[in-house]
Amino acid sequence: MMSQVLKGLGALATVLLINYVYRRFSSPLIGRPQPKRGSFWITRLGLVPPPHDGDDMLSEFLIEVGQDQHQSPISVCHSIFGTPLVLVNTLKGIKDVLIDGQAKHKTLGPRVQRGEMIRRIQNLVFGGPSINNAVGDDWRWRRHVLLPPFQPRQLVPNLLPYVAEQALEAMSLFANHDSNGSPIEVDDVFTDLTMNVINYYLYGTKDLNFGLVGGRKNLKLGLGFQSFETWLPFGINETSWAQRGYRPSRERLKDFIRDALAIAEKSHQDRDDKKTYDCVAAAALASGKYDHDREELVNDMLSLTFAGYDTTAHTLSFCFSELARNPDLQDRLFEQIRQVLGPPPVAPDAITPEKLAQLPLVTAVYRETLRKYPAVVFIPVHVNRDTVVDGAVVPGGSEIWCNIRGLQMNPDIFPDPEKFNIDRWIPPATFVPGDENSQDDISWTPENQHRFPDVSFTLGQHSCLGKHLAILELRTVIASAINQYRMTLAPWNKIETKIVLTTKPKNGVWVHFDKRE
Ligand code: HEM
Repeated sequence: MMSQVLKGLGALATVLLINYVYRRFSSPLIGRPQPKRGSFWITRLGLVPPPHDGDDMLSEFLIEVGQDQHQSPISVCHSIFGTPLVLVNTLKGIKDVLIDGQAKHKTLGPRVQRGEMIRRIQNLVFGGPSINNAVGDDWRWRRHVLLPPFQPRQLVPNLLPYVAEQALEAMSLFANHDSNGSPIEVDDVFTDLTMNVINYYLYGTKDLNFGLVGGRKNLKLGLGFQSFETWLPFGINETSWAQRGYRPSRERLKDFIRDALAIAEKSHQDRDDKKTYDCVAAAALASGKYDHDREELVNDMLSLTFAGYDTTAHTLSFCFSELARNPDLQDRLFEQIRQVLGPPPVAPDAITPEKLAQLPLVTAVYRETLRKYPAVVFIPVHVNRDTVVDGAVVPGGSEIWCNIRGLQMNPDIFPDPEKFNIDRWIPPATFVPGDENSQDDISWTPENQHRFPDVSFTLGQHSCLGKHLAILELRTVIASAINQYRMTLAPWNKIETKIVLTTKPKNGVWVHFDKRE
């Protein structure tokens, strides 16, 4: 018996070895540079290392690869199954993948699609297809239905008053801490704020049954899906045993969403004007696209909830961590903001899109934050058929990681990348808006840096659906805070990143607020 098992294992190992040697050495990627080091998870399995309390290994790895000129435009790891994992480290390469590669092709379908592993994991987590894990036509109709409410024309009038109201609430929390002299952990404040905003906009009301999930704070999935069991192959991760960590909480979340959808539907029916929509759920229901199966809408709402809060909250926190260490920058921003918004108290309805548009320094601040702390550090993509990436042929069947973190910390593009320098994003006085030539051959200089695309929100067909919502929140909160307060970072607070799906501040961000005159 024992010898048969050993024989079987030996045969399996031989098959794996032949497969590995064949895939590795017949690949057009042969001879391409390999990352010098990196965790076993990345270089041997092509997987994201599970989060742990030590260093941010994933960021360090991506930055090192991005900063190494020899690994430009791509570098390659091979998993033990011989599948190439290709890191794309140049803007040209990333555009080839995300813009050209994801473009619709009449007969053959797009050259690349969402990364295979992330797709499976997300499918598992959300308990079915959704905007975040579907591909092809199944993704396209969802995008078509869900995008319009997130475009500025619908988004801003529906949501800016509520965002401004939420910003004002955060300011009063800061005022309490100002008076008792203690620092406040802003990542928690911003997580509540962004969670309130996305829920309000999804369902169009503040009166949701948060009791169904045991309180607003529990509107998170928990990270059971990052557990070891979720990563097990051969469908083991689909078993009830593997999902036991997060299935119960997902079901409670879905109960909450079913209830919230019913509330949104009823309030839309009660409206006089049924042709316009004040929330995402109303627009989605009216499209009729979910009539065949309401559970598909539940999955999409769950996806939007998760995509819509922590990315923006952590970006705000990193932004405040930089501002709090840079009083001169605060004063520079303050001058512009005070001129536009006037002295506090600023009523929520006095914050208008026109005023926010007059704050280019605020734009530069959030762009520099997203450069230095991109919420999503790489974009995983699966290659359907051979694709040319900045001159290199990447064979079908490979996985690609577009290395956003490495690109944005590349000193050839962003000199002195560790420095938080908002001037990178400020157009020179001679700049004429709309004068955007093709940027493909551009080499980046301080004069044209502001034209570098917003890769942190990713490019192409799958670009971030909530980009305008995130920017609305970022602008409103940064402007409101700087208009009222001076900030300093608690001296013991070390700012470090940790990746738990998105980049978060590992030790939180503890800020002292001091009211301006
Ligand atoms: C600073 C804030 C944010 C950043 C940096 C960000 C970044 C990104 C990135 C990089 C992706 C692509 C992920 C991938 O392809 O693997 C993405 C996709 C997406 N984001 Fe965001 N995001 C932010 C905020 C939001 C918000 C507020 C929402 C609101 C609902 C949202 C909804 C989505 C959705 C639905 C997708 C999938 C789009 C598709 O595949 O069609 N995001 N985002």
